Amino acid sequence: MSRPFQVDLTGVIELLSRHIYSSPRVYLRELIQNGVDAIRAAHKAQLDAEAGTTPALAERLDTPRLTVTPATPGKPFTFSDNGVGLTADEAAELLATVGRSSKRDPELGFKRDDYLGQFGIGLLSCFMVAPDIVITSRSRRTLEDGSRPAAIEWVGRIDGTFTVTELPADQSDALPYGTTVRLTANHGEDSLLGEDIVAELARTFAEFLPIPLEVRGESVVVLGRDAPFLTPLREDRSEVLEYGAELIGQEPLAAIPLNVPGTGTSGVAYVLPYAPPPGAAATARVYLSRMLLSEKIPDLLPAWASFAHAVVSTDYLTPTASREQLIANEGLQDTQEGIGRAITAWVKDQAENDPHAISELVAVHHLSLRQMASHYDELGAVLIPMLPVETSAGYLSIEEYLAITPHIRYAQTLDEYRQVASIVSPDRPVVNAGYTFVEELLLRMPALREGVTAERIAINDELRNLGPVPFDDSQRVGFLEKRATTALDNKYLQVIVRSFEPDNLPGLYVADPDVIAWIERDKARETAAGPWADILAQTQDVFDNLGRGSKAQLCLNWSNRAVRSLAAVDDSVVFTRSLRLLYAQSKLSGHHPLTAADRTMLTEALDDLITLSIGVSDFNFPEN
Ligand SMILES: Nc1ncnc2c1ncn2[C@@H]1O[C@H](COP(=O)(O)OP(=O)(O)OP(=O)(O)O)[C@@H](O)[C@H]1O
Repeated sequence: MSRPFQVDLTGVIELLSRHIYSSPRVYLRELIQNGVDAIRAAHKAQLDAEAGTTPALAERLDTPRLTVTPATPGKPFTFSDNGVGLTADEAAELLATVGRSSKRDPELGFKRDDYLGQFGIGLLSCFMVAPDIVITSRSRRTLEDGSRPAAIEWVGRIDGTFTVTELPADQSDALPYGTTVRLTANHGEDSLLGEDIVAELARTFAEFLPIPLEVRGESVVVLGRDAPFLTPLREDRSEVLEYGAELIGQEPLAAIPLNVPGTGTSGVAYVLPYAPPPGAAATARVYLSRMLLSEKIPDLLPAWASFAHAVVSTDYLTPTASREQLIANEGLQDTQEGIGRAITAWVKDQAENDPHAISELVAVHHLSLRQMASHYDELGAVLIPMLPVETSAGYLSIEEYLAITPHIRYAQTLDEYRQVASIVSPDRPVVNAGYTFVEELLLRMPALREGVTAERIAINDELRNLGPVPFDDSQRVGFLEKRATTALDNKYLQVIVRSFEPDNLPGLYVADPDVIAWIERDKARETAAGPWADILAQTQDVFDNLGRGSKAQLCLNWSNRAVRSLAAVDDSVVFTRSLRLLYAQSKLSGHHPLTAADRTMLTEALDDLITLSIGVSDFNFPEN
């Protein structure tokens, strides 16, 4: 014999409060939502009755209304709607069956679009704030035999029991149509039902509800105003911008209208007046049929749109059971794409028609715009040239760079850029493409502009392009190169001498990434033992062709006074110590980290030179 599942209500409440809902505060949202649905059900019942498919209603609903009265000492919290109401049978079946909802299509089991609820668990959230739920209800329906159902009282208790009572005719007739929920908190736990919190929660959830919600505290406040973010196309946009300022704390740069009819989603994307912190997610405040779902939904805006904060109301996107997130389905993806297109079209329009607005946008949000431009081909031609990049000639827009030369040269990593930025000639500046999306955007330029080329520089080529030393000095320079290479005694390093600007830069330490990688691998191979050495030897074979045997270069600047003086030094101790200082300085100015050996060498060299310069003569320096 098959038997029904038993439900342990306390366990279910525990599950709801700890794992589904983020806070017990959601109880009011669930009550508001049930009230709105009950009013929608009354309208639907009216239409059915008018169409003759059901008996006429006992009373039609003309002025929908929701009312909440916060708890006061000795008086319970109450929430009322003047919606469809419940009969005794409906109350017994719907209110006390976990997972039973009248808002799903009975045949297909899908949520029906005209209702907010669907899961049949929302009412249970009231047990997070009160041990009993008392509901009185009077149904607007007329029964098949033409009689009017009696009003009922339903009491549900946290121990998992409930009672339904039909009220006597005189009490029944005295009740208004619709439903009232009464909650009394346990002693000392009533703050969630009191005026302060109830008023705040009601405003949060129901500020823009299409049905007025009356909050009857010490004074009476009626919520349910027009949502400014749903009327952004009006001529006077001050209200839209004012609402944006309220939301983000400062006047937004702009308000972009959003409309994705397929999922009944519309609203506004506010452009932030400040750059978002790096890595910040693009979030949206989302209303479901104008009732707040969440202040921070992460997946509605495309990832590149972190420069905007959207506020939308949606009719057809599906919330999760907690009603605090959206389900990641096709509808959400379509909406995200639709929003992406709306923002892109707006940016393109600004770029083409409003130079002042676009330059303000680029100044604040160029990092996000880079990512955006890399996503949308149609933005490339207008937006990419406006974006600023770091170059060896300072920060320039790509357009400004192209005014210097149509041949874009870029360093692929920050490391490479730092090594060469100080020595490239100003009429052939190098762009730092070490930041995300920069290389991608630069490489798109040749297709967008005739005559433009883009190439990655190689550090060694840049060195080769440095000026040779004057012919007359070539002998002295050749000697200096050999003597300095020997004095530094480092098998991974070769000293060369060139003449370059600026002349106050004594030297450059230069190493291609491949060379650095080779040096690191070779050092590891030498010091490794056992099986690790074998593994390294094998990887060495794999990488054999990458930088093998190449050396880093210390390129001394013949135009620099200290370097020329060095060439004239006879004393080998002074020569070696001074050279080591130049080596360390060159490494530091190229932003290379000093190794432990470099640091020891630097300290010793400084020490010795200071000792020498203050004239300690009876000290024997080691000859190296
Ligand atoms: N104020 C009300 N008026 C009329 N019927 C109601 C009211 N509140 C609840 N009900 C009935 O009780 C059922 C269960 O309500 P409950 O809030 O638990 O779930 P739901 O609203 O259907 O779905 P969800 O869990 O998504 O909120 C509803 O489907 C509805 O039929």
